[in-house]
Amino acid sequence: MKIQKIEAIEILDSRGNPTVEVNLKLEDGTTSRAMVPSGASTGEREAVEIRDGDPKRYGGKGVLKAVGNVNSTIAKAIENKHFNSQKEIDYFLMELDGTDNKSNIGANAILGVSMAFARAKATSSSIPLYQYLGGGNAHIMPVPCMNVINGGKHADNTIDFQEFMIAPHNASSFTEAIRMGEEVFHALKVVLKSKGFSTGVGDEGGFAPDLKSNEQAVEMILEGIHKAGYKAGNDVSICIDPASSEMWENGSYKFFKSSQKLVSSDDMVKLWESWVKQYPIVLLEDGLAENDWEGWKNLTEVLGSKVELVGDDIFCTNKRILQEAINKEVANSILIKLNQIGTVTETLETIELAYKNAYNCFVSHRSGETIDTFISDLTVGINAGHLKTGSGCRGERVEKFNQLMRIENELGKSAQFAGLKAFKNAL
Ligand SMILES: C=C(OP(=O)(O)O)C(=O)O
Ligand SMILES: [Mg+2]
Repeated sequence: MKIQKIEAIEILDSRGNPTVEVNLKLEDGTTSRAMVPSGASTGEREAVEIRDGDPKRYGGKGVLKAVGNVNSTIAKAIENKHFNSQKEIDYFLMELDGTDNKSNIGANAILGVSMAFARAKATSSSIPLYQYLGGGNAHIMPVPCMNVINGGKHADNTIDFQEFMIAPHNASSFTEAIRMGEEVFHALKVVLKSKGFSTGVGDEGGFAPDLKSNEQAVEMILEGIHKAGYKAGNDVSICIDPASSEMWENGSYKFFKSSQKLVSSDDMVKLWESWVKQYPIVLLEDGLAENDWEGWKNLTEVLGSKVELVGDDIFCTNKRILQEAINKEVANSILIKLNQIGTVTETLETIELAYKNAYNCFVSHRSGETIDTFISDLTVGINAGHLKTGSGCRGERVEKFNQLMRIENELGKSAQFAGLKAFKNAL
């Protein structure tokens, strides 16, 4: 099957910033579309997202260069060419770029083509995308980790830590888990309002109140869980992503939005140890910064057998970095973001390496999103058991949940909700 036509345009993401959309047509007439997301708290070793840098357009954030690279370099190389598999086209694109970090053509250009090809091939073969990505055994429906309070770089408020998520795991299905999560989200709104806090939302759709402390965010959520009629820990647990690389300053962690206090890596580990003792936390992502590998080793020794420790900025969905972490016994789970590495194939290779070494995979959106639901299919495809894709009040996040409900309906009796066992060491 040849690729007949490929075309990119500049569209908008959920923050109103430009991003790349790719439209692809196969020889048999199958068409597909992919939209590329974009992060704000990015890891230093992520594949390169090319932005124009022209201050007259979107403050330099335009993506016309990346769009142009799809429409010229990539189109010239792949139109009227036959690719047998995802691996074949992705390796071809990587070679065409010729760099380690996709800085030549741009990860935002390459990923759009890679995702659009996957979607077209699935449609053309009359199989769902989750099956194309993961094979016939794809059937585990994930626990939706819903980001209900936003802080850090994702909100203009006083909270240092970036994400406070609820994990409604005591459900019989994904659809039920979403209902529980939404009920808690709505109860939390009432709790915040009753205490005089703002109920405006941040980049990922969670509330963004000016709370007095990071701890208060957890306390508010616990109240919300209770108010919705659920038992914290039994029915709904908590996941945290402080995105602590953003707090890293000269070897310490700075509480940059609240107290301005500086804390050592050892003290951060102590803080997480006390939070895990005090609160029903099942997952901690980026508890320490990407350049604090010594601290990460310490964190893994202290908490690695108690909760899921997910590496985001530190691993960048990169199998070479993940291998380093496996060798050093750092973390026990990896965050999966397609645009951190830039192709579908490399993402799947990283996932394979994680599973081979008993690491969990936690699939993730970016803070700048579109309505593309590729990650919903990826999550089921690889039986990841859990994903994070914001809260249930912004269209671009809700669409991922809706796609998962469609998949659950389509799988029928073979669908199995992951529940608490999705989280490493939770049982
Ligand atoms: C989703 C995240 O944020 P961003 O997309 O801004 O990196 C994250 O840090 O996990
Ligand atoms: Mg993160």
